[in-house]
Formats: sequence, C-alpha cells, structure tokens
Amino acid sequence: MPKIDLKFTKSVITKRPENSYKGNFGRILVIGGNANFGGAIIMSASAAVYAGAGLVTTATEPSNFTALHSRLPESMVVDYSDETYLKELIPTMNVLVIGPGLGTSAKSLQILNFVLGQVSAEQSLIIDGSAITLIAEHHLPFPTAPKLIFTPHQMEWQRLSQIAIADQTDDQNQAVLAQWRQHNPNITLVLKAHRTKVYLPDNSVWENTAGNPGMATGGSGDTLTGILAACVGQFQPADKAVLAGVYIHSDIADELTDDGNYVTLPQEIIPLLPKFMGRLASD
Ligand SMILES: NC(=O)C1=CN([C@@H]2O[C@H](COP(=O)(O)OP(=O)(O)OC[C@H]3O[C@@H](n4cnc5c(N)ncnc54)[C@H](O)[C@@H]3O)[C@@H](O)[C@H]2O)[C@@H](O)CC1
Ligand SMILES: Nc1ncnc2c1ncn2[C@@H]1O[C@H](COP(=O)(O)OP(=O)(O)O)[C@@H](O)[C@H]1O
Ligand SMILES: [Mg+2]
Repeated sequence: MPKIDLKFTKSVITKRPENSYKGNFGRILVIGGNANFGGAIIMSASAAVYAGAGLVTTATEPSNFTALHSRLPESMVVDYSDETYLKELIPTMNVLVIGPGLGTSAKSLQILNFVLGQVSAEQSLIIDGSAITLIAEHHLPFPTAPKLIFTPHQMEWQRLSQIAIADQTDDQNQAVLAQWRQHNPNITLVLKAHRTKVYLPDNSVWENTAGNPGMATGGSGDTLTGILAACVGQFQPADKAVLAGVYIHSDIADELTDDGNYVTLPQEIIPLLPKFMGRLASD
C-alpha cells in the first residue's frame, strides 16, 4: 500500500509562480456552522485561509458572522439559507466544503439539498461531518458531476456505507466505493483514523504515516476540511492535493506533540500552516 509521507507531500507543494494572483489559488466556499457549531466552520475557513486558498467565503448561520469577521477577516460571509445569493455565488467557486457544524435539523437538510443540486462538473465538493450523516440518514443521491471527496470518521463511514466499524476493511470499503463510482467515477474517500486511509478514484489506497492521539479533540476534522480545500484549490492533480493535505495536517500535529504538547489544538495547528507549507515548497 502506498504511503503518504513527507517526501511525497514535498513533491506536491510547489513554490508559487512570481506572476500570480489570488485567483490562481482557488476560490473556496465553506458551508456549515449552525447556531451551536459555529466554531466548526470557523476552524474550516481558517484552515483554508492559512493553507493558502486564494479567496475564502463562509456560508453560515448569521449569528456566527461577528465571530467570523473578528477572528478571520480574510473570509467573506454569507447567510447559508440565502438561496438567491448562493445560486449566483456557487458557480464562481472551484472548491466547496459542506458539513462542518452544519447540524442535522430540517434547515440543515434543506441547505445540503440545495447545495448538492447546484455543484457542477468542474468543481470539487468536500463532504464532511453533519453532511455525511444527513446523506446517510435521508438516503440522498450523490451528485453525479463534481469531484466528491468524503471525509468521514469511522462512525460517519459506518452510517454512509453501512459497514460496521469492525468490518471496515479495504476490500469492504472498495466494494462500496465501486458501486458508487458507477454513478460518479470521481469519488474519493478520506477515512479518518489513527492512520487515515485515502481511497482514490484510480482504486489506489494510500495510508498516512503521520498523526497522533493528540489530534483526538473536537475540531480536528473540521480543520482538515479547510486544509484539503486549500490544497485542491492550489495544487494539481486534485488527488495528490488531497493526499498532501492529509499529511500536512498530521505532520504539524506531530511537530506540536514532539514539542511536548499533550493535545494538538486546531487553533495551534492552523497558524503553523503557512510556515510549514513554505518549508515544504523551499526544501
Ligand atoms: N466546535 C464545534 O463547533 C465542533 C463541531 N463539531 C461538529 O459537530 C457535528 C457532529 O460531529 P461529531 O463527530 O462530534 O458527532 P457524530 O455524532 O457525528 O459522531 C460521534 C459519534 O460517533 C462515535 N464514534 C465512533 N467511532 C468514532 C470515531 N472514530 N471518531 C469519532 N466518533 C466516533 C462516537 O462515540 C459518537 O457516538 C459535525 O458537524 C462536526 O463538524 C465537531 O467537529 C466538534 C467541534
Ligand atoms: N489517535 C489519533 N491518531 C491520529 N489522528 C487522529 C487520532 N484521533 C483523531 N485523529 C485525527 O483527528 C481528526 C478527527 O476528525 P473528526 O472526528 O471529524 O473531528 P471533528 O469532527 O471533531 O472535527 C482526523 O483527521 C483524525 O485522523
Ligand atoms: Mg468531523
């Protein structure tokens, strides 16, 4: 099984061309954060900004606007229930994230259904957290056109795939993915665990070599979604960008742990992204 390691990740994270502008580095829309889980979407958006996304917009519950503006002025905001505005905005995006802190209410379901109906072939959609739970609960069909990147933890994967956690072997996981790929060949699974595995559309399965139990804290996966979005928005091909994003998240956490941290808080990982990626690009 191929491993996701530092050498591989360095090959993906390239130096920026001198003659470039924000439009070259991905227009990202992150959607989530209900009135209770605003922190989740703030962490996702922050990670996207700090991992180098050219432009980040956050669609969330309006009660999160003030916190978002004050914590992350780089991101624009939009009411996640404003379908008229979103209908115009979504086609201008390269990468969308849906799910961190979205919740599972009727309103959350309405937003998810709307977004699933708007994404198009040239776009990548990262589906995480509550969005995975909602798709499983309501048997929502996957959109057939865009690149889909699911980022479940093992319980979310159990809900979506119907494979019990104890039975989540590569063979079982691949069998489910093979069925889904008949409708959309461009499905990637990032199955998060101690050693996260990434199942790519070419049927390869990659294993992360970094990561540690300090990452077992709320918001860790929300942060990963932003890093993945930024990587897909900046680096080609998208499959390699996903692998690199998984590694960057965990390697920074490993550095914090090596420094003596017992827990690796998302808020400590996020500000380390620019320097870590700069190091990868220049080595
Ligand atoms: N600060 C915030 O606003 C936060 C919001 N969050 C959001 O909260 C929503 C619910 O997500 P949760 O994952 O907390 O809840 P879920 O209910 O979706 O999943 C947690 C359940 O799965 C079980 N489980 C089994 N194996 C697991 C594994 N390997 N990893 C995690 N859980 C496992 C747990 O025991 C628990 O019963 C998501 O939208 C998420 O993005 C969380 O990320 C936590 C932080
Ligand atoms: N013991 C562990 N070892 C390595 N990585 C871990 C460990 N526990 C959690 N993680 C990582 O932390 C993240 C947890 O994601 P998730 O459960 O979705 O968190 P949340 O929804 O709270 O943001 C994943 O990237 C996972 O790989
Ligand atoms: Mg999660």
